Amino acid sequence: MSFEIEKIHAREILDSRGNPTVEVDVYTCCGFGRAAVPSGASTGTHEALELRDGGDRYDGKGVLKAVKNVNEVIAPELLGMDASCQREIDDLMINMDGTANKANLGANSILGVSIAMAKAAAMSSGVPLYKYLGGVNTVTLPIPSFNVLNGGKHAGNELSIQEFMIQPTGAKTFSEGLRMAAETYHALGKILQGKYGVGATNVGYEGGYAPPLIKTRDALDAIMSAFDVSGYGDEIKIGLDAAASSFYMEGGYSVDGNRLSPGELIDYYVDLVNTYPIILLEDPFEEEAYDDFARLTAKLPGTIIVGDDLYVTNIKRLEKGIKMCAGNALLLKLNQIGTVSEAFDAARMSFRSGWKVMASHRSAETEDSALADVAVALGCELLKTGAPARSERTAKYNQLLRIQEDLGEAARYACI
Ligand SMILES: C=C(OP(=O)(O)O)C(=O)O
Ligand SMILES: [Mg+2]
Repeated sequence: MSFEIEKIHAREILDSRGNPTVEVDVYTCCGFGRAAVPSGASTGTHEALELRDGGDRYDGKGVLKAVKNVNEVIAPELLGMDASCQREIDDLMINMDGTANKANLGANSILGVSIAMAKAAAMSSGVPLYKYLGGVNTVTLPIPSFNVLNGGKHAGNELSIQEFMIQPTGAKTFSEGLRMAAETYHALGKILQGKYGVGATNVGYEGGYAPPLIKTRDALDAIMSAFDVSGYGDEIKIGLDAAASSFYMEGGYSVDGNRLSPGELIDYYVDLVNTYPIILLEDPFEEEAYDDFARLTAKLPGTIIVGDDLYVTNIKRLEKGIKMCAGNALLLKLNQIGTVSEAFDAARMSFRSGWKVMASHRSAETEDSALADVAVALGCELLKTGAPARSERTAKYNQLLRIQEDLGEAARYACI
């Protein structure tokens, strides 16, 4: 069956940081798909290019050029094609752009079309997006990784570590895990207010609290106290996204007011993992430090070591990392690479190598919930999309609730 593309239309909308981003509508003979593109703050140098207008409008952050590229360059080429030919459509856009990092058309233009195309084809087929992308045996929901406390570039405090996440690994279902995490998030809010005063529950970009802390251990101790209050100390674990490129300079890392060499930073992480129930470390080193990733992975074989800025969802960088054992998990961000097909390639390369995949939002998000479907379609073990609060984050968690309901008895909860 063929679902002819009848119309493609892009517009500028606002993301959760109040900056413009691209939204794309795709119409077929018998379906419709709408996708909105997220945006990062602690972006990796090797990510595909997000096309911004420059100039005064929205402080130079407009995306009218990217919108125009969809409406005037991409759309005319794609009209009449079959929306379910995802790979062919993605390859055509990659070739039209002609650069390695999508600098001509912009990864934001291309990705908007790519995701909207998948949604339009799913609706045209009468199949939910997760099943359309994943097939009939798609039954596993990821363990959510909730960012409950924010630092680094995502918060106005002095914590070096960007994301303090909690994972309800001991829950039996996704919905149970969501409830446990939300209860713990509220307990954490009360603890922070009691200890650090009213402003301590202001939030960062991803909805996690951004208390006026400096030391990593103070943040971890507050989370441990929240476990005591919520009573889920056995069921919930901790993950950190250090986003270490943001506190790296001239060969050293600034953490907790100290300057550490890469070797000292390894010892620091080992000590944290031995003290707290930490099961995951993302971007523990800067974005070129393949060797240090490999050293830490060898030292902490039981810990999930995730590459985000290091791999930027790019199979060339990932291939090198897999050969070097530089980590054991990929962070999957669709806008780092710019098409659904290429993101699936990266996830599959990870799985084939015995690595895990954590699907991920960006720090500026929209109400688009496709990420939840993508995570289920691929069978990702983990999904991070911020705190269990704020609509641009709960859009994804709530979509997972709907998917769980849709699967009924067949639904499984990932295990790591
Ligand atoms: C989600 C992240 O942040 P950003 O979108 O700002 O890169 C991250 O670093 O994992
Ligand atoms: Mg990260």
